[in-house]
Amino acid sequence: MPTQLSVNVNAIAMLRNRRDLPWPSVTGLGRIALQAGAHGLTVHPRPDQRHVRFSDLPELRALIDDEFPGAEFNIEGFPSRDFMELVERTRPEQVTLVPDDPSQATSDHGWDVRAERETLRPIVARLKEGGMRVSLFVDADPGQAPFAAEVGADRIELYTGPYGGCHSDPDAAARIIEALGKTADAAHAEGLAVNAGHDLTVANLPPLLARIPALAEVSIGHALTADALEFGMAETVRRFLAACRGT
Ligand SMILES: CC(=O)[C@@H](O)[C@H](O)COP(=O)(O)O
Ligand SMILES: NCC(=O)COP(=O)(O)O
Repeated sequence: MPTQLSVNVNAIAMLRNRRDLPWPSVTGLGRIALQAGAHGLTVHPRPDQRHVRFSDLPELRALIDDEFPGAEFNIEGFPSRDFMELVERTRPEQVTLVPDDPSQATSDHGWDVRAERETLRPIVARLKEGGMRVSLFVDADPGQAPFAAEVGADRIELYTGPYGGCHSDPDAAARIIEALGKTADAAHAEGLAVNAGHDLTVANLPPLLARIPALAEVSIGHALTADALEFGMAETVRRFLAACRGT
């Protein structure tokens, strides 16, 4: 199974929110991405709705249900009461739990699953009872894998921000790839599937996939949106899909 691409539309929503106008259209660009072969769409609705708005979620859910029934919706966020109610209304195929504080500029770390396991366990159970796959956002740390399995998660998502930040330091990038790879190996040994995301690009995907060929899904937004401004969304998705295949 090739690594699947989930297009994160946060940055498109951020651009839309600059004016009180309906363009660029989050659902319109999401449709183009899915038509071009993306496996799904990802959003991270933050409490301040700085980009994706809660009102975007039913429209994206309807887009997938009505026009792309085989595609997946992945909603990321901190499991606050409001977030849990939002995902239970939306019923995405996957929920990715992220330990973000509302004040954070972006996601910049994963869970300490061991320390948070008693908090996470009932949350994971509640989401799975609702028919949603659960992924936990974690740093490059093999020790997180047994605890992710213990709390009942289906997957982990490797936080690849530090890797993305090493775009001009190949030695550091190689070290981080190995740390991410060891974490993926530990997760696979626990029967977990492995996703990855944050600051992934067409250029840095192939080396990561060479180390982690069984990566189930990458969710990509920032760099993909930047490329879409240059190449258009359809061509950009095709470029990222080729990078996912190592071609
Ligand atoms: C969890 C993660 O790394 C990203 O998916 C997240 O969506 C980034 O959030 P912003 O788009 O708000 O920076
Ligand atoms: N989970 C990562 C994601 O959805 C998008 O992250 P980025 O590509 O915007 O950094």
